[in-house]
Amino acid sequence: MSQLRHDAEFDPTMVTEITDRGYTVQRANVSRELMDAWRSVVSRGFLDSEPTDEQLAAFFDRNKDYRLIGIYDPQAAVPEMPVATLGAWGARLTVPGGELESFAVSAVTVAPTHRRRGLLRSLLGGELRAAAHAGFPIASLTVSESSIYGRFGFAPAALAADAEISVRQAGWIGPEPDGRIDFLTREQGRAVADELHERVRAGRPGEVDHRAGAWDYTFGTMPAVEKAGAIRVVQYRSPAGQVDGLAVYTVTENETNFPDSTLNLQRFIAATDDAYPALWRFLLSLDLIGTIRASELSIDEPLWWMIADRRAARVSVLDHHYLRVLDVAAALEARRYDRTDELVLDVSDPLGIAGGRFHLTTAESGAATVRPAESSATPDVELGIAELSAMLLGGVSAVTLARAGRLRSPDPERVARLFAGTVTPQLSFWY
Ligand SMILES: CC(=O)SCCNC(=O)CCNC(=O)[C@H](O)C(C)(C)COP(=O)(O)OP(=O)(O)OC[C@H]1O[C@@H](n2cnc3c(N)ncnc32)[C@H](O)[C@@H]1OP(=O)(O)O
Repeated sequence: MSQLRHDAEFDPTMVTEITDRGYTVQRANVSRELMDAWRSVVSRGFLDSEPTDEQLAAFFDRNKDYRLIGIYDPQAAVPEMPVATLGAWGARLTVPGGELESFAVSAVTVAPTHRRRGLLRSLLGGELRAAAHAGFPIASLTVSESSIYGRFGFAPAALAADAEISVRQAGWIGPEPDGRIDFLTREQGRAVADELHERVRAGRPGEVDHRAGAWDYTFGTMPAVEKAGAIRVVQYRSPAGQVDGLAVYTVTENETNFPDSTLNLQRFIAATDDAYPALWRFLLSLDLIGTIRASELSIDEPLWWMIADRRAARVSVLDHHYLRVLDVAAALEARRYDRTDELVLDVSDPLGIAGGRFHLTTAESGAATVRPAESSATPDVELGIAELSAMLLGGVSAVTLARAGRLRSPDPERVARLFAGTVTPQLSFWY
């Protein structure tokens, strides 16, 4: 994985906009003191309590190489605490039949004392231009609020399902594979998780690779994780002895009615069609568990076809993985298509980064080539960069976007057929 190095240049327009207001902007990962202050401000921005010394040390160890930016107000009572933060790194994003290097963004906060003065607009606008300049074809993030990022050209490309499953009502009618389930220590789980996740990620549009240090939060394998001892890990091993799946969960006891306790599924990674039902069947058979709560599932889970009573699962759908194309040709050429066609796309971009008129040609092999379209060419589809980003993984149909008034085309069915995918996009975690 290549990363946008933390010493990459800032966007000059961003620096001017920020300094004209009397603030400064700089990387926080230049000293332990600045990193600690940056991390504390991010905690406050996300309504968490002050990090402990142990948590600050763990953060420092794991994030020195990422791009952590702070905007500083010299007039503030504690000037070393940033008034705005943003963190970014290079992530590998799966698209249908391929992958792209994404400028992954997280930890975006503006202090309540400085909100709605345009700091986010300057910082994110500048970082997206810097990322495009550095060669990233796309940016991605998961959101605290749906209403923030559309204006920057982001749109949800992979949705997520939250489910509450009534265990005794569900009834298992799915496969019952051979192979075995065993408990692991958290350290053992941590050791196999990344390889399993990468096997899954390769075939699932919308997934990104996991930042190495982030697994320690999942498994509680560093001292700073609260209630790490509550985390349980099981693996599925095939009859041939290969580890093909992992489930990570905690349990909330029902103290007045033990058999009605709740299992909170933290991560579910099944790399084969045997591991998947084997692990779900195990979870649905646990004594004393009345309810399973799970989130970041696919909106198209095979599980719904493996339980006798569909209404045992109450499912709600959320926008989850937001994408923002920064280079139209590179993004469209990275994925594969199931049909041959030629389209002229007219793409508008509110930030002026990636718009233009493009000629997309797809070949029998599934590969695409994109070149600038003649200015006289009539567009087959006119859309914004957000709508193109939403369609890239095949998660939303051009017909739906046309009916919503979000794109214009004389033949949206044709556009929809070209962009359709066979695997429902999913991102199985937050970042
Ligand atoms: C990837 C992630 O990290 S997601 C996490 C986002 N962060 C949070 O939720 C933490 C709490 N919130 C905050 O820190 C801040 O309110 C932020 C970062 C969301 C916004 O920062 P601000 O500096 O206030 O935004 P800024 O003034 O630049 O506003 C830019 C535009 O976004 C709009 N906007 C800002 N915040 C919101 C919001 N929460 N909901 C809807 N619109 C918003 C503004 O109205 C403005 O619109 P306009 O340009 O059309 O007039």
